[in-house]
Amino acid sequence: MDMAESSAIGKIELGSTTVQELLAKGKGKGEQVPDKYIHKVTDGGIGAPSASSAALMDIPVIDLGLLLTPSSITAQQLDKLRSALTTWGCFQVINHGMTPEFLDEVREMTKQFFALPVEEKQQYLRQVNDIQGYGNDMVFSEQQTLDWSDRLFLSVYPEEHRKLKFWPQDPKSFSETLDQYTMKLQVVTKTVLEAMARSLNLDVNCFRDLYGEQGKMDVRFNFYPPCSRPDVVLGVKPHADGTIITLLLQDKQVEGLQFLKDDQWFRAPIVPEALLINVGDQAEILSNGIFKSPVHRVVTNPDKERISLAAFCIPESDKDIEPFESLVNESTPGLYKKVKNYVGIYFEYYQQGKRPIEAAKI
Ligand SMILES: O=C(O)CCC(=O)C(=O)O
Ligand SMILES: [Fe+2]
Repeated sequence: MDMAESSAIGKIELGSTTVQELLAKGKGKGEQVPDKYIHKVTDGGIGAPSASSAALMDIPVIDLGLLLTPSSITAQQLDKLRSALTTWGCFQVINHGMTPEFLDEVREMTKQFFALPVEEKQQYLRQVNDIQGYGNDMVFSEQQTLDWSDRLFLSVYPEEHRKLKFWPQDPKSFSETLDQYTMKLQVVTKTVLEAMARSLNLDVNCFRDLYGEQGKMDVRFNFYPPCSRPDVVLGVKPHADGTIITLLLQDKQVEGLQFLKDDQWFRAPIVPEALLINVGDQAEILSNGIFKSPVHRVVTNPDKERISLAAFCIPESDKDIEPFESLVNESTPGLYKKVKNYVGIYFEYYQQGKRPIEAAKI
């Protein structure tokens, strides 16, 4: 998430090393995972990885081509979409305008970047209290349990948010491919936001208008090295996204992402040619709780590394985010207060280990 507001709320980040650096120094191998990565039982039920193998989710794969033009949209597809977003809060899309080869190219450049020597990646290192760049989880307290993952976080849209010094020179095609990829994602985002509105019988532009023409897109490349203690270490701790929606490109071979539903964890299936799209807290608020912003986490793998690429869509910061009027009436009261610049609120709650959306509940 965009945590650029961190300094504004007076938090000072404590420095820490990347997982890759830790492993390069020979620490974190075997049983020697440092204590600060270990989830204790006291973290509560959902914080501690469970050894039991989670069941596979049954989420629909939606053909985006059919949602592009009003003439091809059927009630059946909209039902399928609404049903996915009210139960799981996510779905997969195919026929999104990108070939499987192109998606492989994006995955490949992600792997290549993280495979660069540690010293070479240092030039892209994120500065303390800045969100953009290469690094790990932001650390604000000695008590924080750390994620077993390294990231490269880049703002891609609007273009004036780009900090090109953090865009890798190696592999050479990185910037151009990222630019192409995110341009395609802008189209996918618009189509999905429109379909979400249609599925609730709302004005087709209502989600899009609140995202705004200058709505932000930030991307986070995630790298999960193998971990010798998958029983107690998580790649990403449980969270829901503070976005309106998030578009995720998953690793093609290695699973890891899990979603919480009815207090149980379920594995997200890999569909190589698909993007996984999930609702974020801001769409849950706008839909007055009809769409679920799902809690999810990433587990670690003892033998294999994993990559993923998340694109976070964040409404313009001056938009009032509150339940759509037409979804609020006497029998269904509004469940959320009006929020603005939700990302700032998100950050503060997240760091306290609370679900940020609680702050918006009436
Ligand atoms: O790696 C994944 O599959 C998901 C990562 C994630 O949830 C995030 O970056 O917010
Ligand atoms: Fe997430």
